[in-house]
Amino acid sequence: MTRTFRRKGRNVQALAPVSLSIPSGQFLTIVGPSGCGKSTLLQIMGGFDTPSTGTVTTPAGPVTGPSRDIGMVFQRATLFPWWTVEKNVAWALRCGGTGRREALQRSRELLDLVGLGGFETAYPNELSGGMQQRAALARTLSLEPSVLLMDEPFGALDAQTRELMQEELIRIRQAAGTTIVFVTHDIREAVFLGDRIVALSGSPGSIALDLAPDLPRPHTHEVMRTQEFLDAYETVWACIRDQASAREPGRSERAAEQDDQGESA
Ligand SMILES: Nc1ncnc2c1ncn2[C@@H]1O[C@H](COP(=O)(O)OP(=O)(O)OP(=O)(O)O)[C@@H](O)[C@H]1O
Repeated sequence: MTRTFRRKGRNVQALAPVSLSIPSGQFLTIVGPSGCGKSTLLQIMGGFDTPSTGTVTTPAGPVTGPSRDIGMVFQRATLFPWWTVEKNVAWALRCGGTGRREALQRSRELLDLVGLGGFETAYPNELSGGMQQRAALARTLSLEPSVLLMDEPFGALDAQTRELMQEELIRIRQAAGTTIVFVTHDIREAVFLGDRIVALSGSPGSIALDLAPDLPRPHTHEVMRTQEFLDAYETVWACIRDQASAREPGRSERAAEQDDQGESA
């Protein structure tokens, strides 16, 4: 697929041809510099935007708009402030046609799953950012999507909460078997979470690296100390660093100057 936007009378190509096949149950992370098209790609996968050319297809058929089979979690939790956490989650279920009593029951089970047992009747403003994000995740999971799209969902969290959420997400994913596509700026996060890591190069975005490292299990933060993790991190980092230096303004002129100096030395 490709995506070109019209901006101030000009065409701006956000995505060059990008082709991805994601096996069911895979945890795919997408990493890349700011503006390389990560969110655009995710929005198209979720049916919130339309590709200029190409299609997105799931086993259920082509994606033509948002559907409850594809869940989306954004950087900041979007909960209704006037409802308790359990009502926020139950609301999604009620919209899907579940009865009131069953929706509340299921809502409580899901809040338990994301570690919010005991906070069911709290209001969003009584929860920390991490807890609100967990509640938003529970709400999305309540629809039992087979695909979960996450756009920097932990970007606004402090480092410690972020690590806890990462481990929690892995646990939830193992329990539910959901296919996850997770966008992040953070290479460590991408390598830690992903069965597979795709690095996008920028302007227009295209796939610069597609890596499936074989990291030791169980999947806890201990893995970050292993040589396999460090090797995968270095591979992704080198790819992104190369792109950044290739895009640096004036680099080619400076590189040429340095080459000239090198030749004359
Ligand atoms: N609705 C739009 N109209 C015009 N241009 C857009 C629109 N949405 C995105 N773009 C452009 O497409 C390119 C990719 O944007 P996108 O938000 O997908 O990047 P990103 O990799 O998610 O960036 P970041 O990491 O900063 O969130 C950018 O040049 C952006 O300005």
